[in-house]
Amino acid sequence: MPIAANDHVKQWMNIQPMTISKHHTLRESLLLLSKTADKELPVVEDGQMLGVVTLQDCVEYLDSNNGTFSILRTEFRAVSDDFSLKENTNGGGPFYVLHEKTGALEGIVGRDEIMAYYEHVREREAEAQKTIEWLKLSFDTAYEGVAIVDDKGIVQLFNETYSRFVGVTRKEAIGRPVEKVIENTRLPVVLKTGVPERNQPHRLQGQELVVHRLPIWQDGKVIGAVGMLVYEGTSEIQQVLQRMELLHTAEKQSGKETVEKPVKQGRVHFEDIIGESPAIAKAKKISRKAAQTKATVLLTGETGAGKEPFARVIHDMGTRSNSPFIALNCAAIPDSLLESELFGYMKGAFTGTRNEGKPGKIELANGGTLFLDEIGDMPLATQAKILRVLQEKEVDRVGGTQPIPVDFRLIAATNKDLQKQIQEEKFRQDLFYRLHVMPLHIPPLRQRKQDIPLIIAHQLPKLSEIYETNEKTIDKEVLQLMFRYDWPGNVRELLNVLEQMFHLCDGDHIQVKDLPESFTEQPVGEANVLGSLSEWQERKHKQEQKYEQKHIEHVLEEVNGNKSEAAKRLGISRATLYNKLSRFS
Ligand SMILES: Nc1ncnc2c1ncn2[C@@H]1O[C@H](COP(=O)(O)OP(=O)(O)OP(=O)(O)O)[C@@H](O)[C@H]1O
Repeated sequence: MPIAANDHVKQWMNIQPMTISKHHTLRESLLLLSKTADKELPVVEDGQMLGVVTLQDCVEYLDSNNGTFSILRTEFRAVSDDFSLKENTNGGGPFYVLHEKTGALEGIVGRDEIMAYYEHVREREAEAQKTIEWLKLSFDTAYEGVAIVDDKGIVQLFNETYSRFVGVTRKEAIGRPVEKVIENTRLPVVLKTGVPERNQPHRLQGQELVVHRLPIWQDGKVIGAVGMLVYEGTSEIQQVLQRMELLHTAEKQSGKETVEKPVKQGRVHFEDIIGESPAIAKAKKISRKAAQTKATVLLTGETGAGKEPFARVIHDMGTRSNSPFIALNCAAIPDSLLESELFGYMKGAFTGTRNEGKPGKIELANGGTLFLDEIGDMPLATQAKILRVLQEKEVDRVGGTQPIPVDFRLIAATNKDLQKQIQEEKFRQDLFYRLHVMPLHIPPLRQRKQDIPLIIAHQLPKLSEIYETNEKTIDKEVLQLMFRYDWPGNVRELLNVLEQMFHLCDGDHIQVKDLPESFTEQPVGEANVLGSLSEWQERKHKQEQKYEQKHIEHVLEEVNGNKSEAAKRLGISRATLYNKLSRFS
């Protein structure tokens, strides 16, 4: 952080300024004036300042035989040594710093000093700006959600994580009462009590979170409060505890330090779905809502985009998570077997090995969730039967006479365009409407490439764990090529490519040579999307500076180099103009 600079003239004044005696001739005074950057010099006698002599007067009366005293001007700008240069908004000068009691001239702040001061201010501002950029980046990169309110509970700062989590943009959140942005918030209570609430459970978007609520005290008053989302789901805490336990057990067994191994949980949690792109954040938000209801969900998206983890999380994080999750891929089963798989069959319905009778997936999903993947591939006749099950809430086993009541939530998924299928009479419109209660589209990876590094960062350690190897790293160039690729197979393809490279690479570092050829053959059309924000900002700043320089040079040309006129036209002070010009040179 920059140290608050001292803006007082005392800090900047020249304590050994050039002065003129009243006995100097005009010619001598002119000679002295020509040696300074200022257009006037103080006339001093016995340390006391009598006035100033200006360059203009000297030139005008040079031919007269009068002495310097004859052109002495007694109006000048005297200030005390605690005068702040910040107040010198028009950049004017020089200032004569006189002793408060004796009136003796202590120093001068002339053009050079003012320029030096402005240069310092500019550096200080640039440094502050840099710090702000860093703070902004850290604020948004922080895994934890952070929301800061003022003493009235109005949101002042709101980071990306929180924004993604509650599905409210930063723009929408800032300036609004916090209770309108974060449901069940207790920040207004903390503002009143001034008592921090740490590690408190908080229900948000139907999910249990762990939050801190911290009052901000200043001069004995609560001037605001910070809300921090510490854990996204209590499962994370359980995982941490389990990891610690594992670590302790392993340490006890081996008697030495060990590397922790993440515990694989059976359930899918929201944090297992990797991605921070707005598209994934939106999909997670809808899923959180879906998890809290029994409504039918229709997942759409290209192959490999990640429909299955969303189906799982809706079940696992929902109210029926202790009941079964039964999945059936409609495309993977021959049409002739699909109905018996779905509806089950009665004893004697078939001959041979299937003679015993068996409940279908629908029956097995009773009380829980039935996930029908690739529903767009379901034959029309089966579609009609499924529709009937959904309407009647009962199922008829093949060969059965007695319908069996069922209560399940249906999650259907498809990578087909169902509207088109309806037009081509391959999908029933009435079934489509039954399914389309909570539509959830998972966008293709090419539309959310910022998730690629996150998925890789998550997957690489997992691969090392599975194959019991050292952790591997990946070259930035590989990522750059990955950003240029279109990923027709989406996350599935990404995971496959990563695994291939994981095995192919020499040593522990994945390089471009390990990528499949299709990546290195990609045309280099797209800009380097990987360039970090700060690099981009630096480039932008340089461009702006270049533009400003050109503009100023152009104006100066127009006014034949007259800087006062140019400053006027540019709407800036002369000092600022000098400052800018010194920066360009
Ligand atoms: N955001 C994600 N985070 C972590 N893993 C993901 C993510 N998205 C997808 N995956 C993983 O990628 C693989 C492919 O995803 P999935 O099987 O869900 O695709 P899909 O959309 O169901 O495709 P299809 O229509 O071909 O069945 C799976 O192993 C899945 O767990």
